[in-house]
Amino acid sequence: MQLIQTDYLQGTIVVPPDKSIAHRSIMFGAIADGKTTINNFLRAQDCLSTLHALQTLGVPIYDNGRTITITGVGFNGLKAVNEPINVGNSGTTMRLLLGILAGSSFETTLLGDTSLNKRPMERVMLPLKKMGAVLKGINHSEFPPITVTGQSKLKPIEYHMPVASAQVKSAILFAALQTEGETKIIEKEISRNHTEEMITQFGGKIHTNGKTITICGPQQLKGQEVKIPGDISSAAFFLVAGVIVADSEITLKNVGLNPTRTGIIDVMKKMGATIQFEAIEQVNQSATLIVKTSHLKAVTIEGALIPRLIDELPIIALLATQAEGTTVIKDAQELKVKETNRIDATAQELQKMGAKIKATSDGLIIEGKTALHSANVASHGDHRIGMMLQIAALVSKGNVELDNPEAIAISYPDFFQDIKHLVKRK
Ligand SMILES: O=C(O)C1=C[C@@H](OP(=O)(O)O)[C@@H](O)[C@H](O)C1
Ligand SMILES: C=C(OP(=O)(O)O)C(=O)O
Repeated sequence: MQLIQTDYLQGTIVVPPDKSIAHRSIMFGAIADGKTTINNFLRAQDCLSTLHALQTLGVPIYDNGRTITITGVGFNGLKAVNEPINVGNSGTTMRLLLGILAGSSFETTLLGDTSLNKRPMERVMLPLKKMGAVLKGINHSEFPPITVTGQSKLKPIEYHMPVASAQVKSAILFAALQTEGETKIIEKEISRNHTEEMITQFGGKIHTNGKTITICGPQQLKGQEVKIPGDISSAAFFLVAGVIVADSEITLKNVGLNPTRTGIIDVMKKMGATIQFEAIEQVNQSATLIVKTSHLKAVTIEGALIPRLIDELPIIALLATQAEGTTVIKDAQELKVKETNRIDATAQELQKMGAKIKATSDGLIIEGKTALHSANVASHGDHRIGMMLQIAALVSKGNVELDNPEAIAISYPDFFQDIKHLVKRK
């Protein structure tokens, strides 16, 4: 597909709903008691995988498009299925579901597409096994398909997480809700806290003190009305486009601003980007953001900041190609086990367009500012790589052809429509 080009960008878009919160809304609605209504559900492939998986497990979920109604069945109301459940490309679905199913009274097999079937599951299998569940990789010890045999008497654990991962933390929390006694999780770095926030929202009790999270089980949660804010990880593509495309100004409505997710804003401000905040909503943790073309300088991105912008690193790498100086991204080895190896894919594809970017063992080194040029590039079947390359095409001279743009529907089905709405000719 030939990617869209522009003279400048101008206009307003409403950011699509948050993917992490959309997954969790379905899961919490399913395991709570009573009715849950989800407003502003994300109709992207990954979240539909979660919806279908829980329907398959016997949860009555009424799909009215952007509004979803769930009649919660509690952890005990999930039903055994004979066939393996295919959760497609979604790591979040697989890892969190393993935590939910750890306390079930039956056996379930979860599998994914070719990308997910190569992603490591040992990180969730290990703590869930410590809690008493039985988990086995069918073809390989740590890759899907994975069979989980639930254990109705799970044991509480104290667990020092070897990786900073909200998915691992959330899997343990779902299991801990079904366990008799106190579970303590010590995070390597603070990661997104949507699961903790939703346990409270659904009437549960959980305590966080820095990197330490304490939860006592068993707990029965209560169905709620959920309103999903926009996804800062989707907004990121437009935040960057607005500052790197000349003569541009973009307004992004309903950007979720949970502090465990706003690393990209901290980085962009440090680089010198002009970002204005309006219509700040405290309850929904969201705001309208206005970005304008800006002169940028290089930064170093490392340590505790990494989990706060993990999914934004490919688009931040593009941003760095347009900043003066050398940007260094470190401590980001987790990028190697996403939908594709995002360190290699980002370096490889941006090099094709003329960027001075080098992959390292735990990140990227980018020299700016560089003019980008025409190329044939590939998404590697990874939605975030595909979207980053479309934004790169907006600042490149000449045509850019993208292989496998379909991957973008994993998180942002209306992405190209939103781009078209903003592009302007002089
Ligand atoms: O919990 C979540 O919703 C997510 C956590 C992150 O993964 P890790 O937990 O593997 O860091 C992130 O990359 C993913 O897109 C969504
Ligand atoms: C890594 C991602 O998602 P998941 O782990 O759920 O596949 C992502 O959306 O960038």
